[in-house]
Amino acid sequence: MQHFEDSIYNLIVETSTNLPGDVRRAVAKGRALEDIATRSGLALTTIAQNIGMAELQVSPICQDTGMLTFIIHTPVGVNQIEMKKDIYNAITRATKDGKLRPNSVDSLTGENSGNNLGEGTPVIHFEQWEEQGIDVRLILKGGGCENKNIQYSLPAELEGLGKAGRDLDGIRKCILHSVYQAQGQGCSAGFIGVGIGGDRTTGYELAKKQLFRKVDDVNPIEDLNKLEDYVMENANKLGIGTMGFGGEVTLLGCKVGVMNRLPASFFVSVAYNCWAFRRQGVLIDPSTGTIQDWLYESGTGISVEGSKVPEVGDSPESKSESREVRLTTPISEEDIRSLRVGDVVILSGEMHTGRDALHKYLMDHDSPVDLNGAVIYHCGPVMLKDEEGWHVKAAGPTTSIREEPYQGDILKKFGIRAVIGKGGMGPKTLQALQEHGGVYLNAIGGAAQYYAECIKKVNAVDFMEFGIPEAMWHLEVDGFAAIVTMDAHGNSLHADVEKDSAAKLTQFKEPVFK
Ligand SMILES: O=C(O)C[C@H](O)C(=O)O
Ligand code: SF4
Repeated sequence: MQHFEDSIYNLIVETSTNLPGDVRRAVAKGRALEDIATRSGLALTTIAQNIGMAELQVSPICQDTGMLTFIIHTPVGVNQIEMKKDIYNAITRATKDGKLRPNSVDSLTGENSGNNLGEGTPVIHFEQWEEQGIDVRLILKGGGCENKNIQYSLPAELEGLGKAGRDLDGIRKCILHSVYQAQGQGCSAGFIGVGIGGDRTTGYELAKKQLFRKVDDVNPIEDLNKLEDYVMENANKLGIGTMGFGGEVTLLGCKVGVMNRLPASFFVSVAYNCWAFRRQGVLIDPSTGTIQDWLYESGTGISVEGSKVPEVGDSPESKSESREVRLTTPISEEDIRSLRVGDVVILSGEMHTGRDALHKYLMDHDSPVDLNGAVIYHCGPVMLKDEEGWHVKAAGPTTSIREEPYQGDILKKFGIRAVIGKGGMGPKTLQALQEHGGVYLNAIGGAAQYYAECIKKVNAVDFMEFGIPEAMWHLEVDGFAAIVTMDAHGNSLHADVEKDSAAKLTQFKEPVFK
């Protein structure tokens, strides 16, 4: 099939850079429900702007272009071995062109393959069918939301909800709990796929396959349709909000599938997808390999940007003390201690990326640069190099909670004053912020183009041996905005939202589906 590789390359680029129409409509609906001037509302506004920028620049919506998972139906007689080779070539090209981040990491050595290929990556499911065309569907599901997938084995006792039995009501409780446990860490507002039954493997596979359904389709199984409607009417009452900032919109879609199970097992598996719900598909002509049709509505022309971006001062939350504070690195302890949860900090100067590999390294080694008064950005960017040097193609935050075991110690050891990430951090870090004088700034997860725009220059890079996402990039920024969600006075918005949503969860304890 002469053009099959090009068709797959085009599918990858479209999936990574142009959020499909049904997802955009869901995000726009969410924005309409959210109080636009709140932190969650501002987050959704940034997300909306980011979606438009990614499409315009044909650059990744989010820097984490995830685990490429293909579901391919082929007529009898099509050469799947050749197709696989073309898919690998297309992925290598898309990675080289900065449409994908190199995301395939050896689980034993930590080495990044650099081209998204390696044992187990990409994931390709082939199925034969009676139709004439080749149906190729692709989802790019990032690591942060994958980390919020969860699998329940019924019967079970669930936090805040009590007993969950092997019935529709028990499944209802699992689903509500799955949204609660994700908080904002998987970049809410999210979409969930649910798989009932199967074994532990096929249950999760069924859950992920639900994400290939269209956002506005109707479940043909009446009980599951009722369940999906119930979840969409109630999950948002948890008040977790976008990014976990607290607010009206936490969930944008719920799709439930069911399969048979063993007598001894009753699994409910949930695949949690972030707002950057990137999946697309194409129908390909087996004689030429060319694209005959796209399977999901294109996002082009469907704006989610809506009304003008309100100033921070507009929001009811900001009517209290929160302010917009401009800071330039290195930052003094005094400036940091003057900040409070809710303040919006606009940063300029140099900041340094650092995530899992670097934090582990800095526990026992020195830093290659002076970090006194510095800002660490939990980010693994998409980078391209040309004769002028390195260029940032996408640079949104990663989930910070993974650094909880290290962050407090590293802050104190190196004199760091601010950590930027998303999803918040735990009590150990909060205590260190108070003792040492630091803040946690929550950037908007997935807003990779929005933040790339604020990065004016790549000054240098250390630890390239960790691979592009994990290296320590020294970046010159200007106008980098993020919200104080943990301050040096023991306040944590994340702890407050978690406590508040836990209390709200208990309202769903009584049976609904008898
Ligand atoms: O790996 C990343 O850059 C982000 C990740 O998808 C996350 O949400 O933490
Ligand atoms: S950073 Fe957020 S938007 Fe990007 S892949 Fe991770 S969870 Fe999704």
